[in-house]
Amino acid sequence: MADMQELKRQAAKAALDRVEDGMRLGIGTGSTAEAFIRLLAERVEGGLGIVGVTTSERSEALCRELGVPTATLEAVPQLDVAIDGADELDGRLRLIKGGGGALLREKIVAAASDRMLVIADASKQVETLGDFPLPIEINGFGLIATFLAIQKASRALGLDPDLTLRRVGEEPFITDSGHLILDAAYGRIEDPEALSAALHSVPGVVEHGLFLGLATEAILASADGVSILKA
Ligand SMILES: O=C[C@H](O)[C@H](O)[C@H](O)COP(=O)(O)O
Repeated sequence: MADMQELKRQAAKAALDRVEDGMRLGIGTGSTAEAFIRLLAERVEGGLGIVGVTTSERSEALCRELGVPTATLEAVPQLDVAIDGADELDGRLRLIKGGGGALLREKIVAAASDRMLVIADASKQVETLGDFPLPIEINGFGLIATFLAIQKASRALGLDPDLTLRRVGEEPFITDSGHLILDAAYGRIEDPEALSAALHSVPGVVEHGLFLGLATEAILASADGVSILKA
Protein backbone atom coordinates (compact mmCIF):
# COMPACT_ATOMS: atom_id res chain seq x y z
CA MET A 1 0.00 0.00 0.00
CA ALA A 2 1.27 3.46 -0.95
CA ASP A 3 2.38 5.59 2.00
CA MET A 4 0.87 8.99 2.68
CA GLN A 5 3.75 10.98 1.23
CA GLU A 6 3.60 8.93 -1.95
CA LEU A 7 -0.15 9.62 -2.25
CA LYS A 8 0.52 13.34 -1.91
CA ARG A 9 3.14 13.05 -4.62
CA GLN A 10 0.69 11.27 -6.92
CA ALA A 11 -1.92 14.00 -6.47
CA ALA A 12 0.77 16.61 -7.12
CA LYS A 13 1.91 14.76 -10.23
CA ALA A 14 -1.62 14.69 -11.64
CA ALA A 15 -1.90 18.44 -11.01
CA LEU A 16 1.35 19.03 -12.85
CA ASP A 17 -0.19 17.44 -15.96
CA ARG A 18 -2.61 20.39 -16.02
CA VAL A 19 0.16 22.99 -16.00
CA GLU A 20 0.88 24.52 -19.39
CA ASP A 21 3.71 26.63 -20.71
CA GLY A 22 3.25 30.32 -19.92
CA MET A 23 0.90 29.79 -16.98
CA ARG A 24 0.78 32.04 -13.96
CA LEU A 25 0.50 29.72 -10.97
CA GLY A 26 -0.56 30.25 -7.39
CA ILE A 27 1.67 27.95 -5.38
CA GLY A 28 0.31 26.63 -2.11
CA THR A 29 1.83 25.67 1.22
CA GLY A 30 2.20 22.41 3.12
CA SER A 31 3.59 18.97 2.48
CA THR A 32 1.42 18.29 -0.61
CA ALA A 33 2.22 21.68 -2.12
CA GLU A 34 5.88 20.97 -1.39
CA ALA A 35 5.64 17.71 -3.35
CA PHE A 36 4.14 19.75 -6.19
CA ILE A 37 6.96 22.32 -6.06
CA ARG A 38 9.57 19.57 -6.27
CA LEU A 39 7.95 18.03 -9.34
CA LEU A 40 7.37 21.44 -10.88
CA ALA A 41 11.07 22.26 -10.46
CA GLU A 42 12.00 19.22 -12.55
CA ARG A 43 9.69 20.40 -15.34
CA VAL A 44 11.10 23.94 -15.13
CA GLU A 45 14.58 22.52 -15.44
CA GLY A 46 13.35 20.71 -18.54
CA GLY A 47 12.25 24.02 -20.10
CA LEU A 48 8.67 24.64 -18.87
CA GLY A 49 8.07 28.41 -18.63
CA ILE A 50 5.84 29.41 -15.74
CA VAL A 51 5.77 32.06 -13.07
CA GLY A 52 4.67 31.21 -9.55
CA VAL A 53 3.20 33.37 -6.83
CA THR A 54 3.82 31.61 -3.52
CA THR A 55 1.54 31.60 -0.49
CA SER A 56 4.19 31.50 2.24
CA GLU A 57 7.79 32.32 2.97
CA ARG A 58 8.35 28.57 3.27
CA SER A 59 7.11 27.81 -0.26
CA GLU A 60 8.96 30.87 -1.59
CA ALA A 61 12.23 29.61 -0.09
CA LEU A 62 11.75 26.14 -1.60
CA CYS A 63 10.96 27.58 -5.04
CA ARG A 64 14.09 29.72 -4.90
CA GLU A 65 16.21 26.81 -3.77
CA LEU A 66 14.93 24.64 -6.63
CA GLY A 67 14.98 27.33 -9.32
CA VAL A 68 11.22 27.77 -9.79
CA PRO A 69 10.65 31.36 -10.99
CA THR A 70 8.45 33.41 -8.68
CA ALA A 71 6.96 36.87 -8.62
CA THR A 72 4.99 38.83 -6.06
CA LEU A 73 1.23 39.08 -6.29
CA GLU A 74 1.72 42.82 -6.74
CA ALA A 75 3.70 42.14 -9.92
CA VAL A 76 1.36 39.38 -11.17
CA PRO A 77 -2.06 40.12 -9.67
CA GLN A 78 -4.09 37.74 -11.84
CA LEU A 79 -3.29 34.05 -11.94
CA ASP A 80 -4.45 31.15 -14.10
CA VAL A 81 -4.61 28.49 -11.44
CA ALA A 82 -3.80 28.13 -7.76
CA ILE A 83 -2.59 24.66 -6.78
CA ASP A 84 -2.74 23.94 -3.07
CA GLY A 85 -3.36 21.29 -0.45
CA ALA A 86 -6.17 21.19 2.12
CA ASP A 87 -6.72 19.93 5.64
CA GLU A 88 -10.29 18.83 4.90
CA LEU A 89 -12.67 19.02 1.97
CA ASP A 90 -16.28 17.97 1.53
CA GLY A 91 -18.13 16.72 -1.53
CA ARG A 92 -19.01 20.32 -2.52
CA LEU A 93 -15.36 21.32 -2.56
CA ARG A 94 -15.66 23.38 0.57
CA LEU A 95 -12.33 23.33 2.39
CA ILE A 96 -10.66 23.81 5.72
CA LYS A 97 -7.14 25.15 5.27
CA GLY A 98 -4.49 26.72 7.44
CA GLY A 99 -2.98 23.76 9.26
CA GLY A 100 0.38 25.20 8.27
CA GLY A 101 -0.68 28.75 9.11
CA ALA A 102 -0.71 30.06 5.54
CA LEU A 103 -4.47 30.50 5.12
CA LEU A 104 -4.54 34.27 4.61
CA ARG A 105 -2.10 34.37 1.72
CA GLU A 106 -3.55 31.12 0.36
CA LYS A 107 -7.02 32.63 0.26
CA ILE A 108 -5.83 35.87 -1.33
CA VAL A 109 -3.94 33.90 -3.98
CA ALA A 110 -6.86 31.51 -4.62
CA ALA A 111 -9.23 34.46 -5.03
CA ALA A 112 -6.81 36.04 -7.53
CA SER A 113 -6.79 32.85 -9.61
CA ASP A 114 -9.21 31.80 -12.34
CA ARG A 115 -9.27 28.29 -10.88
CA MET A 116 -8.20 26.59 -7.70
CA LEU A 117 -6.98 23.03 -7.90
CA VAL A 118 -6.81 21.15 -4.60
CA ILE A 119 -4.32 18.32 -4.25
CA ALA A 120 -4.60 15.88 -1.37
CA ASP A 121 -4.57 12.30 -0.29
CA ALA A 122 -8.12 10.97 -0.33
CA SER A 123 -8.32 10.71 3.48
CA LYS A 124 -8.80 14.50 3.55
CA GLN A 125 -12.31 14.16 2.10
CA VAL A 126 -15.01 14.17 4.78
CA GLU A 127 -18.80 14.08 4.89
CA THR A 128 -19.02 17.14 7.15
CA LEU A 129 -16.26 19.68 7.76
CA GLY A 130 -15.06 20.36 11.28
CA ASP A 131 -13.13 17.39 12.57
CA PHE A 132 -9.99 19.33 11.75
CA PRO A 133 -9.83 22.41 14.04
CA LEU A 134 -10.58 25.51 12.00
CA PRO A 135 -7.61 27.91 11.92
CA ILE A 136 -8.68 31.51 12.51
CA GLU A 137 -6.07 34.20 11.86
CA ILE A 138 -6.51 37.11 14.25
CA ASN A 139 -4.88 40.40 15.00
CA GLY A 140 -2.72 40.37 18.13
CA PHE A 141 -4.45 43.47 19.47
CA GLY A 142 -7.23 42.53 21.91
CA LEU A 143 -6.60 38.81 21.76
CA ILE A 144 -8.91 37.98 24.68
CA ALA A 145 -11.69 40.24 23.38
CA THR A 146 -11.46 38.57 19.98
CA PHE A 147 -11.43 35.14 21.59
CA LEU A 148 -14.66 35.99 23.46
CA ALA A 149 -16.27 37.53 20.37
CA ILE A 150 -15.54 34.38 18.32
CA GLN A 151 -17.07 32.29 21.10
CA LYS A 152 -20.17 34.49 21.15
CA ALA A 153 -20.57 34.53 17.36
CA SER A 154 -20.19 30.73 17.29
CA ARG A 155 -22.66 30.17 20.12
CA ALA A 156 -25.24 32.25 18.29
CA LEU A 157 -25.10 29.51 15.64
CA GLY A 158 -25.39 26.74 18.24
CA LEU A 159 -21.67 25.94 18.06
CA ASP A 160 -19.32 25.81 21.03
CA PRO A 161 -15.75 25.41 19.81
CA ASP A 162 -12.68 24.74 21.91
CA LEU A 163 -10.38 27.63 21.02
CA THR A 164 -6.63 27.20 21.34
CA LEU A 165 -3.96 29.78 20.64
CA ARG A 166 -1.48 28.11 18.30
CA ARG A 167 2.02 27.99 19.73
CA VAL A 168 5.47 26.95 18.68
CA GLY A 169 6.93 25.61 21.91
CA GLU A 170 6.17 28.27 24.52
CA GLU A 171 5.76 31.12 22.06
CA PRO A 172 2.64 32.05 20.05
CA PHE A 173 2.84 31.04 16.40
CA ILE A 174 3.16 34.15 14.23
CA THR A 175 1.94 34.03 10.63
CA ASP A 176 3.89 35.39 7.65
CA SER A 177 1.70 38.48 7.90
CA GLY A 178 2.45 38.98 11.61
CA HIS A 179 -0.83 37.70 13.07
CA LEU A 180 -1.83 35.00 15.57
CA ILE A 181 -3.84 31.84 14.98
CA LEU A 182 -6.66 30.44 17.06
CA ASP A 183 -7.48 26.81 16.25
CA ALA A 184 -11.20 26.32 16.74
CA ALA A 185 -12.28 22.71 17.30
CA TYR A 186 -15.93 22.75 16.18
CA GLY A 187 -16.44 19.02 15.70
CA ARG A 188 -19.11 19.39 13.00
CA ILE A 189 -19.73 22.47 10.89
CA GLU A 190 -23.15 21.90 9.36
CA ASP A 191 -23.39 25.36 7.80
CA PRO A 192 -19.92 26.60 6.80
CA GLU A 193 -21.36 29.63 4.99
CA ALA A 194 -23.14 30.84 8.15
CA LEU A 195 -20.01 30.26 10.23
CA SER A 196 -17.87 32.10 7.70
CA ALA A 197 -20.15 35.14 7.81
CA ALA A 198 -20.27 35.03 11.63
CA LEU A 199 -16.48 34.92 11.92
CA HIS A 200 -16.07 37.72 9.43
CA SER A 201 -18.33 39.86 11.61
CA VAL A 202 -15.71 39.81 14.40
CA PRO A 203 -13.39 42.81 13.89
CA GLY A 204 -10.25 41.10 15.23
CA VAL A 205 -10.60 38.23 12.78
CA VAL A 206 -8.30 38.80 9.85
CA GLU A 207 -9.38 35.64 7.96
CA HIS A 208 -10.44 32.09 8.65
CA GLY A 209 -9.59 28.77 7.03
CA LEU A 210 -12.98 28.00 5.49
CA PHE A 211 -12.50 28.22 1.72
CA LEU A 212 -15.98 28.40 0.23
CA GLY A 213 -16.70 28.76 -3.47
CA LEU A 214 -13.00 28.95 -4.31
CA ALA A 215 -11.92 25.42 -5.23
CA THR A 216 -12.95 24.37 -8.73
CA GLU A 217 -11.43 20.91 -8.78
CA ALA A 218 -9.77 18.44 -6.41
CA ILE A 219 -7.32 15.69 -7.25
CA LEU A 220 -7.45 13.03 -4.56
CA ALA A 221 -4.98 10.17 -4.42
CA SER A 222 -5.66 6.87 -2.68
CA ALA A 223 -4.20 3.39 -2.88
CA ASP A 224 -6.76 2.74 -5.67
CA GLY A 225 -5.44 5.60 -7.81
CA VAL A 226 -6.33 9.22 -8.47
CA SER A 227 -9.89 10.54 -8.51
CA ILE A 228 -11.24 13.92 -9.50
CA LEU A 229 -13.90 16.02 -7.78
CA LYS A 230 -15.33 19.00 -9.64
CA ALA A 231 -17.34 21.94 -8.34
O1 LIG B 1 -1.55 26.52 5.95
C1 LIG B 1 -1.36 25.47 5.33
C2 LIG B 1 -2.18 25.00 4.24
O2 LIG B 1 -3.52 25.37 4.25
C3 LIG B 1 -1.96 23.56 3.79
O3 LIG B 1 -2.27 23.54 2.43
C4 LIG B 1 -2.80 22.53 4.53
O4 LIG B 1 -2.51 22.60 5.90
C5 LIG B 1 -2.54 21.10 4.01
O5 LIG B 1 -1.23 20.74 4.28
P1 LIG B 1 -0.64 19.31 3.92
O6 LIG B 1 -0.55 19.22 2.44
O7 LIG B 1 0.70 19.28 4.60
O8 LIG B 1 -1.58 18.29 4.50
